[in-house]
Amino acid sequence: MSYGRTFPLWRAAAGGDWRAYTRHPFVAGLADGSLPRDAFLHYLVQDYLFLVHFARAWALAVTKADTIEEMRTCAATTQALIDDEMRLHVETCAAAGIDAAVLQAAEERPANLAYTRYVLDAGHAGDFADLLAALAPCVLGYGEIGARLADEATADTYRDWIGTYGGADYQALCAEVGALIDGAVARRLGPAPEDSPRWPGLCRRFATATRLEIGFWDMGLAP
Ligand SMILES: Cc1ncc(CO)c(N)n1
Repeated sequence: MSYGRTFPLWRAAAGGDWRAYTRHPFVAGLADGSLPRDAFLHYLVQDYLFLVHFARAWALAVTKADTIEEMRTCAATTQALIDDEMRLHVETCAAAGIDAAVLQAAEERPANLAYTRYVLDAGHAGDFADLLAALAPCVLGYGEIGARLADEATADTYRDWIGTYGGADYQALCAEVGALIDGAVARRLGPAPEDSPRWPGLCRRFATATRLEIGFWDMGLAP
């Protein structure tokens, strides 16, 4: 799974942290069904709150975009988060007796707070490329995990989660975001982005967000 040409370069620059994120014990527990249900529901409530702020960050990207095409992809991603991805959270939680009001009133864990506000700040302090570098590990990491688990999962306990991220709609979104990143980086850093003085900073943003993803899974295992 590559999702464009920039993503594999950023992923490689994140080194072992990428593997620690995408092969986290929480992910292994989704794949073989061994993840305790209370940990999963706790994670899902936190992830609902995460997605609220994540959608805000994609909406910020609309305001940071330079072209109509960039705006369109960011607006479509914001909508997909709110209308498609969050459905998994709302419906799974409702089936477990956690209604929308409880979801919305839940308190954010520090690991959650740190991650979403880091992404938002990347957008506020930086430009469109900075924001995309901070958003990329979330969108594309879950795409990579979902695609792998759709192939490898040995239990169907968490099939709804795996189906959401491994499914055609989410995978198409990842391809679109990968292309958005390639275009945005070429437009702002030039035809050889790796040689731009901005490149290390973007790699750093991606790597920081990757570490925050590891922290999010860790948080998920501690209901
Ligand atoms: C923590 C986290 N990262 C990425 C995604 C994918 O959108 C998600 N739902 N939650």
